Amino acid sequence: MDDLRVHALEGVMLCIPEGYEKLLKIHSSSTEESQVYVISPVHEGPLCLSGLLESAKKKDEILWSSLEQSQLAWLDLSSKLNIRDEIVSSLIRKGFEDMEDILRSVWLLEDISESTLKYFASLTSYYLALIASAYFNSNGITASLIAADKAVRQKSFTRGATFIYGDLIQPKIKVLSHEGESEYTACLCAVNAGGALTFWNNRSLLCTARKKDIPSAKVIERLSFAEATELSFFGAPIVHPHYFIPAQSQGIPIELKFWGDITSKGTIITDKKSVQDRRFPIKAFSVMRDISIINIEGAGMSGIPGISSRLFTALRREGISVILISQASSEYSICFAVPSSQVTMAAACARYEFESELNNHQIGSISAVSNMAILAAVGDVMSGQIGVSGKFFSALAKAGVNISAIAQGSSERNISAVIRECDSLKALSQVHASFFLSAQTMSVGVFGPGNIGGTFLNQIASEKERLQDQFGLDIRIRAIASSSRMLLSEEGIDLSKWRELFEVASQEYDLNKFLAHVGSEYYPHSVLVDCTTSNELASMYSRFLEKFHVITPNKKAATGSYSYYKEMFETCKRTGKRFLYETTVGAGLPVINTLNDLIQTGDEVKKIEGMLSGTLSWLFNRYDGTVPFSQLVLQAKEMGYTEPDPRDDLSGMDVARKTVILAREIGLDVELENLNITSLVPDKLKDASKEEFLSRLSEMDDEIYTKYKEAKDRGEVIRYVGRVDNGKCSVSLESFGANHPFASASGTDNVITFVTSRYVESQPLVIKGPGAGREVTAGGVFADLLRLAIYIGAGIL
Ligand SMILES: NC(=O)C1=CN([C@@H]2O[C@H](COP(=O)(O)OP(=O)(O)OC[C@H]3O[C@@H](n4cnc5c(N)ncnc54)[C@H](O)[C@@H]3O)[C@@H](O)[C@H]2O)C=CC1
Ligand SMILES: N[C@@H](CC=O)C(=O)O
Repeated sequence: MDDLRVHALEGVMLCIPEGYEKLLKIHSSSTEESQVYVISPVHEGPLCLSGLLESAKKKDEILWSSLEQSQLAWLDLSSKLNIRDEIVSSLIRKGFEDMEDILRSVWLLEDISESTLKYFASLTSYYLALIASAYFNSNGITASLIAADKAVRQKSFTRGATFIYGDLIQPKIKVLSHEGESEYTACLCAVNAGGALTFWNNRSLLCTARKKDIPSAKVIERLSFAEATELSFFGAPIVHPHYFIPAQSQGIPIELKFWGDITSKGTIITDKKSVQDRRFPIKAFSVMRDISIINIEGAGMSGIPGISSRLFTALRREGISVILISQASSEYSICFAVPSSQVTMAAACARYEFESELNNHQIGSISAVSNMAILAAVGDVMSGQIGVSGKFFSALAKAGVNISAIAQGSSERNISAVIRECDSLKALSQVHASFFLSAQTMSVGVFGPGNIGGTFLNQIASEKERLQDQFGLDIRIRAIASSSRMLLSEEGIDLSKWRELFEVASQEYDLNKFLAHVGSEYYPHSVLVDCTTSNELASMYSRFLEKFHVITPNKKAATGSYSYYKEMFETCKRTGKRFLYETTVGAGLPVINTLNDLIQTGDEVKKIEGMLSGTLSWLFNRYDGTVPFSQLVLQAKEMGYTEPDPRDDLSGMDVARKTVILAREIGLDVELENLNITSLVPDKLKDASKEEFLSRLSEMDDEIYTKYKEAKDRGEVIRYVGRVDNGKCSVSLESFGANHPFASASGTDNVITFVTSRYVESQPLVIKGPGAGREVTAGGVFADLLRLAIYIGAGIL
């Protein structure tokens, strides 16, 4: 075995001088003493000879000049390789003389016989072998030529190189293409003489998915014959199984290699069932496009023997190739897939076959749907492993891909789903990532690169690579928009310089363009991160959630009308998209998730009470009358604690919004307008522009000082508190004595207490920590993004 390797080559590989140089390299790097090269004929290009026959048959005068050009092309190939052996050129000339005689008779008879066609084809294989052996000899490698019919009977081959040419041996059942012409002969040679096999193809290496679709797809190292059979059917670069049966039956391993990259390690096909790591049960995914499905439905089919047999016999009679069949166990419907080129014929054939059943309504309808694709998962290790199909289908659901039909062989080696062709790319990339064969990719668009949005982008920039390496999560920020400009990038914005890029390469903001870009079909998961305070964007979330996941620290949507709030969640339920808004209350603190955990585990929330404003907390912690309150407000704004318009904080509106969000979280139907809010903003500044308000801030100083002084004189501190108690919401400015937990809050602390059936009044659940600020809030938004990644299947442990 170790002394012989038989290579199957496509003739086209040797039609240019570089092909011979490659072959020499392959030969020199092989370890076996004898290398046998089976060369298939040339079927296209200037060296192809069958066109001459066509011209002769048509009595086209161009034949004679083409014949001359063809001869020159062959001689030219040989001379470009510096082959000085006169015998080569004289054999080529001799072949052309013989051909001329045959062409003259074709001219007269206006007919081309099968054997003439074969002869012309095999002559190309002979010429290539002749040139190759001369080239090898001139490079000091002993090389010889053997015709295929003789070679398959040889028990051994001489050392060095042997080139097999001519009328190559074909399996009894032939596939309608030129594929596999040299492979079958190569198998026979290897079986007879006991050698290893290498099949060279001109298409690609065999990867976990087609590289063009999934650039990060990896080369498959090993494959069983059964897996190879499944994959070849789905268009992978493997010949039809008929062509490797001799090797399979003798257990001879086949190495699959790519001619375009001869040094890359290829794939080994062996007779051993794959025993790969059970964490990776799928070997490869494949997509077959341009498919149509035909559905036959009718109550009258149920329990009637012979329906399927009649259908498939009729289809076979018409030469229609059925790619997939799926039948409900009720026998109420049969669905099958065919190439779209055959759908009209297939539907007509089925209607003809069941004409009487259609007329007497035993069959209700025979309908066809085109523009479909088949997505197949292949792997021996799937067999008997619980949850593989579940994962496959739930991955498709999470990517929003509808499945029209399903087929799984009882060997459990292949699961196939019929899906819309326009979904095929995102479906493939989702399942490929879900089975950890590539990174789980998210297409992300960010609105509002301000305090929070900008910090979020910086945080992603610093963790992106680690997340990709550690968890296979590929976060692509593909769009950033401010209110007037937007920056789009196909592959993902280089976040190390997003600010500069936004400066120099952004374009005018166009929401529809932004959405179309982020929601591009290729990406299975598109996410919008809204870091603005925009009402307009918030009012569109329900629409966004049809197609995008939405993550936001913006409180406007969750505090809009209760009916809109419900509508968003209804949309999520229907579309499988997620709306994540943890940072709308308590910034980066785990408030909403904690509350949800309580509710989902059956606890009853009786009261929520909290200092919910980081800004007000900080202001009242800092204020002691020495520095004017207005100055502290400007500092809070500078530090990124306040809302874009600090009146939202000072008016109590921000606390009111958070209170409403918490109340709705526990199921209360409350509206923001119904809350009584105590505002710190003087009436005269309520309606001023933001700029004017900021310039007149000092006008609120006296009133604040009075409030502060009154509280201080009582030995108390001022706090702004939101409450949900007994089904009612309220917000108020209050003062608390030194022993109250609210009094001990420092900095931007939020303090939120939950009284529940489990956490009683005397010992409530308390969450405390910074409730405002760029880093903590952006971190919370980032955490929501990772929660979403886990939901869609990223392997974050
Ligand atoms: N600052 C904090 O500590 C916290 C803030 N939040 C929320 O985060 C959000 C952002 O706050 P900041 O970053 O402080 O505000 P910011 O004013 O610094 O940034 C907002 C950004 O949004 C942009 N923008 C406004 N309208 C837009 C639109 N229609 N389309 C695209 N971009 C638009 C602005 O140009 C600006 O770049 C607010 O909703 C706020 O309530 C939530 C929790 C804590
Ligand atoms: N401005 C807000 C920010 C968080 O929501 C606050 O101060 O709490």
